[in-house]
Amino acid sequence: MPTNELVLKREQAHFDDAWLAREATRATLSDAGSASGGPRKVAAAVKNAADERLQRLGGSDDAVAFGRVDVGDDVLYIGNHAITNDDFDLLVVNWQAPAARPYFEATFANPLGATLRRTFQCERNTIQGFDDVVFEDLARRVAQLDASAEEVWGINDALLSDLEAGRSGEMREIVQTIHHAQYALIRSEMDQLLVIQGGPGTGKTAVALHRVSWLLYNHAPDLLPQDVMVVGPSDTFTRYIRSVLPGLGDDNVVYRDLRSLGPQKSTGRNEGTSIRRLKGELRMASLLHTALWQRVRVPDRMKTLQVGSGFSAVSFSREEIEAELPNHVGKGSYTVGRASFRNFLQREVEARNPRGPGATAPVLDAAVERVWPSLSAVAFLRDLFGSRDRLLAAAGDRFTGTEIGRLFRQASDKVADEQWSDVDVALLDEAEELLNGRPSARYRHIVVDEAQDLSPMQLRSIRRRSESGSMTVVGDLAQSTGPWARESWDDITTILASDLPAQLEQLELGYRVPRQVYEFAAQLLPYIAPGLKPPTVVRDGPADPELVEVDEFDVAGPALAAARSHAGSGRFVGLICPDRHRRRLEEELVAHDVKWANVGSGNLDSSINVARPSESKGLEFDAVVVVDPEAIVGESDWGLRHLYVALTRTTKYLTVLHTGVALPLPTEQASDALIELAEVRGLEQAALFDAPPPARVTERTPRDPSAESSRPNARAASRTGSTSTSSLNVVIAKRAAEALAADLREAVAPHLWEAVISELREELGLGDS
Ligand SMILES: Nc1ncnc2c1ncn2[C@@H]1O[C@H](COP(=O)(O)OP(=O)(O)OP(=O)(O)O)[C@@H](O)[C@H]1O
Repeated sequence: MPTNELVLKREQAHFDDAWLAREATRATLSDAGSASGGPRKVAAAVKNAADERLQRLGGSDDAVAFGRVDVGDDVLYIGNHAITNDDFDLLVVNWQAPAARPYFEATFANPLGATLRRTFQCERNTIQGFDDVVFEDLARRVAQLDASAEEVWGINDALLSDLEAGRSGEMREIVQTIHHAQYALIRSEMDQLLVIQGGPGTGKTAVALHRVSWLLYNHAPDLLPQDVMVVGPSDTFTRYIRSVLPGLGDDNVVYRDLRSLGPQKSTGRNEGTSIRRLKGELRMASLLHTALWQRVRVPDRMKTLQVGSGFSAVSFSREEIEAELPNHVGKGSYTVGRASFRNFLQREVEARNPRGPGATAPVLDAAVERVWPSLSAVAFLRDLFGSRDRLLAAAGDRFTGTEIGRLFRQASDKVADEQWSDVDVALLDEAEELLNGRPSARYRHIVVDEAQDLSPMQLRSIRRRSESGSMTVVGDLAQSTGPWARESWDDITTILASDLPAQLEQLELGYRVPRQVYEFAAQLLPYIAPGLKPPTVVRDGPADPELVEVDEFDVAGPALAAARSHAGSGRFVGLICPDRHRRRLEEELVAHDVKWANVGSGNLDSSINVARPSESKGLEFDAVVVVDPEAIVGESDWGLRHLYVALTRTTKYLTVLHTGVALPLPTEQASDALIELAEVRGLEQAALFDAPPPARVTERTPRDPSAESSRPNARAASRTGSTSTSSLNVVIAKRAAEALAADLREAVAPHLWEAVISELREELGLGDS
């Protein structure tokens, strides 16, 4: 048996050979452009090809390999990029190659012929150490019930030490330590809708991005980086993840965030939950469709449509135009129809006045415009939302008067001045398709991250950019918040569905959050996602959560002190603060001249990063300070889920500053109500704002019976839709009353409360009864 030292020496010799071979290739490729000679075009093409190949070599400081797997007599070194020598011997296999499979997939239960898996720790190309998994040895040890994390879960020391490493504002690649369960998802068929559910820190984002790299390698040259789009919830998030793929040698993948997925970006218009919910509903698609085609009409007072003037003018009677329009309506996009109608007019003018000069383009356009106005998506939507009449005419009986009232808004004087909210973007995108057809930029594969929060209209926006429906969609229902918070993936898969198969998979190991922290956070799980299994945490953290009680009127000071203390130890810190304390916290930061990054404005680069709970989704830090959990819970309908998100952002340390209760679990009564709410939310979310029509209640999909049994305080199994709805109304009423009461307490002196309530009744038209 060779000593460790000898093994290391041999391995280093292989690394050195591979390094020389790689650098020789680099030198050849670098010279390729100038050496190729011949016409300039040819030389340029050769140089481009060489540059592309160079990109896939990695840097000269990078270690040539990160692992090795022995299968029978074959010894394979695995690295980010393949390396061959002059004799075409394969010195290193790239991780995406099928040959590398046993390195990732060999487990104790199924070693796939592998006898050894070795993981290297390197400084540049110098091996510092290595960890071995000897599969036969494992079998023996497991038989002796001496199982380690490696045997039980396939978690090796390299992975654990990777998880311990400090974090920054950029996500990193995890190629060396991809877990076999993750690898199976990474390499699964491209032609499917793959939905991956997993708890916080189970590696969903990492898997989705590494899957892109794997697909690009294995489907080249049919699949190019520019054929792949990655959609994230916000600019901050896409910035956070966008270094992973270039790190794997895959540049030019397209990144978009939902606020810009349309012909016009969000300009930050603020809208309440009910309107955001409404604008995300599928009904909006038909409203826009009807409203747009209603713009094609013969104006009420128009008797004839005259094309041109003077002796060459040609007149069309109202009846004639009315009879003609249907020939052009609805047969393609609005713009195509308009062009077809314009052609008709042109032909008719020439036919009816053969000796005339024909209609010039401006003359024709002016005539068409009267009947079939040319529109942009922004102009159309501004006109629609700015007119109650237009809204009513398009809505038919699909929207209530209250809903029309919600959609209506005062239009800006100029189209360019109109302000657009995040949820308007998907409507503008829908309008754009109606106007001009599907976007020409379509993708062969789309990754959607944090998909659990998307509205149906946003999902349609994504779907229309997909060539075939091939997608990887990742998220966590327990972290689903916002107006489209949901309890199941059903509607998402339905809207994204195509002819391709759809598959729902789970990731079950929690890598990010250490055990002590997750055990604390997981107490929320029965209330926020009773049907979901908590992830199995793979490691212990360095410390228990630090729960610190602070004075409710002085939260900002201690919050800053806690963040500074973590930062002082060189940690990348997330300071997650509810709105209630945000202003004070910012004042405190300024007063102490502390450098900090505002996560909400897309920054994530300082050692102290301040985020609202909702903004912290998908991110991670070495240490997290969660400020006032009770306020977090109280500030939104999804407060418990926001708290769960906030508590699970840390890779190591958690400090919770509370004003009495560190983990505000609902009381038994309230938890019953929450469970009730959770059951109907997602299927009948509209009921939160309007009494739903009975038909929608009966449309509910059956609940997962296994989920029912695991609910705390689960009540008698069968509840009819109407019982749920009426209970839900009680819940809604109670929560609304609590929120109003809290506002009242804060804003108005107690002796005025009666008077305010009576004014409120008046305001709502409830009279004195
Ligand atoms: N196999 C692995 N090897 C090393 N690190 C890993 C592995 N899998 C996941 N990680 C790390 O765990 C952390 C969490 O991963 P990721 O952000 O992808 O999780 P997530 O499921 O998307 O989390 P969330 O739901 O909270 O957004 C990241 O730091 C990631 O690099």
